[in-house]
Amino acid sequence: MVGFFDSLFQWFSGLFFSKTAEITIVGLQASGKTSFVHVIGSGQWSEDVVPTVAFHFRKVRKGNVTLKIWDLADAVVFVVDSSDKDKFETAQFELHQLLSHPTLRGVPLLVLGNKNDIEGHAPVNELIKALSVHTILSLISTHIVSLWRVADERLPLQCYSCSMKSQHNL
Ligand SMILES: Nc1nc2c(ncn2[C@@H]2O[C@H](COP(=O)(O)OP(=O)(O)OP(=O)(O)O)[C@@H](O)[C@H]2O)c(=O)[nH]1
Ligand SMILES: [Mg+2]
Repeated sequence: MVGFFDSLFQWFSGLFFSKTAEITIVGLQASGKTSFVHVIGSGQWSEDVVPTVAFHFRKVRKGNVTLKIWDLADAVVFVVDSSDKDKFETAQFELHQLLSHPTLRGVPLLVLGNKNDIEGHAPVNELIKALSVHTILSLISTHIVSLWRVADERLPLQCYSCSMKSQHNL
């Protein structure tokens, strides 16, 4: 567990140095987004997690008008249930839809293939193929891609197989 989160931390630090980062966690239902937040926040796995029905956004009141503004994230974490292969096609569609949005240009992406404690899960190479991760780089800005060419540790795109539950490969 320590190794994985150290790596994640180093990856994020490499991108942002000591800045405070706004991270958006996305993924299909029940892929493990809330578990990821819990584990990375407290280091503790808990079975006791209920489906998320709310989300965070910024609300600004201007006179009589209330604006609901989504913060542009510094990075996107896309969580996939790597044991639920039936949902890979939908996950691929949603991921590509998300990244083709102009406001996400230049935003680094971390893909987590969660639940690798479950037998029959897709290993990371299968996941990369199923999600067409290789085509994603073309959706990321030239600036970030050039960073990627210069220094491997600044990859704008990382894909890991992991488990919040067993903390295998962490
Ligand atoms: N076996 C296993 N189960 C996991 C893992 N991570 C999460 N789960 C379980 O998967 C279910 C969904 O986890 P959540 O963290 O609620 O997933 P979510 O993406 O936040 O779900 P929504 O908020 O409904 O979109 C829960 O029953 C978790 O206990 C894992 O690594 N392994
Ligand atoms: Mg949730």
